[in-house]
Amino acid sequence: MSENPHLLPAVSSFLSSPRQLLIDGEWVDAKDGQTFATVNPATEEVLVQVAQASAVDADRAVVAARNAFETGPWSKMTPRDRSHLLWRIGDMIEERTEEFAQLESLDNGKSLESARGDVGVAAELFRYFAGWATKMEGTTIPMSVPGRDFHAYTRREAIGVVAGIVPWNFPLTMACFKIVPSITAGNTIVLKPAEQTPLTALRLGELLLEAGVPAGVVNILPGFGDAGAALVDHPGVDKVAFTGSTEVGKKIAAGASKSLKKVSLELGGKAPNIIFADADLDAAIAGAALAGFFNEGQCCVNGSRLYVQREVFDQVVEGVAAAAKAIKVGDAFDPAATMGPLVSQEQHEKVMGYVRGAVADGATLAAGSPDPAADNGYFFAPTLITGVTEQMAVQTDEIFGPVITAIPFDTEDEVVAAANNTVYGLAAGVWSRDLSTAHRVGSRLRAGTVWLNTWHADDVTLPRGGFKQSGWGRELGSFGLDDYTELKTVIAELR
Ligand SMILES: NC(=O)C1=CN([C@@H]2O[C@H](COP(=O)(O)OP(=O)(O)OC[C@H]3O[C@@H](n4cnc5c(N)ncnc54)[C@H](OP(=O)(O)O)[C@@H]3O)[C@@H](O)[C@H]2O)C=CC1
Ligand SMILES: CCCCCC/C=C/C(=O)O
Repeated sequence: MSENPHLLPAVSSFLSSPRQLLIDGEWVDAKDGQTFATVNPATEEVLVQVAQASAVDADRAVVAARNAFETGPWSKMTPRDRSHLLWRIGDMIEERTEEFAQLESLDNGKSLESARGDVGVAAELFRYFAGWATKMEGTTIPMSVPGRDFHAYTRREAIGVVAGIVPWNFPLTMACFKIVPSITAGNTIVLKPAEQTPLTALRLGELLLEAGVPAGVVNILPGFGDAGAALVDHPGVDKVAFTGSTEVGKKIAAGASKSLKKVSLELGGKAPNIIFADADLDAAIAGAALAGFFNEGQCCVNGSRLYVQREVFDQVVEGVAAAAKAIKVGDAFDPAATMGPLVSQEQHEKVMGYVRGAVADGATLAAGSPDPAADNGYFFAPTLITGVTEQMAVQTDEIFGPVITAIPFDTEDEVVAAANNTVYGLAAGVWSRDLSTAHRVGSRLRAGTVWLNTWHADDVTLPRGGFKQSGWGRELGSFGLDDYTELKTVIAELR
């Protein structure tokens, strides 16, 4: 790897030796000795070799997680002690913000500023759920059986062993989306990070051991889809929590259904972003650029389908195109750069393919280019496309790159129908100064999150998830914790 003078000693040290799997509190090689290279998408250089888990390692990890759940100290730890531990981990992450951010930027390509934001979310997740550890309450429920007396109540209990399978777009944050609610509720977990971005999850594993999380409670298995599939099939796993493509989500649902495992799925999106003519256009233009280009466009809730009322269409297109052209694409360690590369060569080719296809079909690029934005690294310029039809692949498919399509509309009914005309239902947005319009249209949009006069405003307190083929269940907030527990009803007869 070429010299990077900005790297913290802790990051250089982490990258100086091959990384291993975390199983039962120990760092171990894959049973078959396989490794894979994780690559810096800005330079295409290998960062470090990482142990590659197979089905055998998945089995070792599930056995460890099962033992930790059945016999280990985790399920017996008082909620208060668990809460204190979770809070402490949040602090430890925050203290190492720069270290985690550098590792994330190197592995994923995202800007350091963006990566620092992700680390902040990770720390806050531990603190937010630390509060819930002592508040997993049940209810007492009156029973009506003539002549007999009962005391009935409910308890929230852990499900058991969770398999968390996560993608590469928010590697640390997504790892924490699965780990934190799992262990808050008293479960144990085997986490499979995406093969493109295993590093911050592995560094988190070190921190969890240092903080005192008992052996086997959190196991981390870098590897490919086969390791994920082995976890889904494993009889020792009680719940699968997945974030990724709708295509793989369907495979996971099918695999898990063989043994009726609990499943939560946070899948793809193609969010419509609707700007009415009466909107605050400066805010709407800035919001549309953020909606489409945040995280290099590699975000499931990004507003990739822009609908603009016809009388302001040209003005908005001009504004979003100018915002796209003002973004400086470059290495995360270049202080002038505000957008990094795409995560991988595969993703780069996929995104370019969609843009080239749209141009070949007669669409126009108001900003951007169908070609790579640099000779080296997976850079791609933020792109705004007009002259698109609802049938074009660029309009129907989740692209996962900095690509926005813009289409004009005339009436509310027309735009609501177009916005809902998708298999996805993760997010949507409306811009209007008339709050009645904003709320009314928002209520007609079939999506798990609707932003009104904003985009990407978020908090760990808020449930996230999808309608339609965007998923099952909700993450974060109290709803997110429910998905990691079983509800038990207890009925006692009073004699
Ligand atoms: N909703 C979202 O947040 C995301 C959506 N996507 C969408 O998916 C497209 C493809 O990205 P990709 O990385 O391939 O996404 P995937 O859905 O393939 O990957 C997500 C995770 O699932 C794992 N996985 C893959 N196949 C299986 C399987 N059969 N059983 C269990 N786990 C499996 C992956 O492992 P590995 O990749 O390491 O082999 C990874 O850890 C993107 O272009 C984008 O459109 C991608 C990422 C996030
Ligand atoms: C509470 C803030 C969450 C930010 C994480 C963004 C995740 C996006 C995605 O699921 O693609």
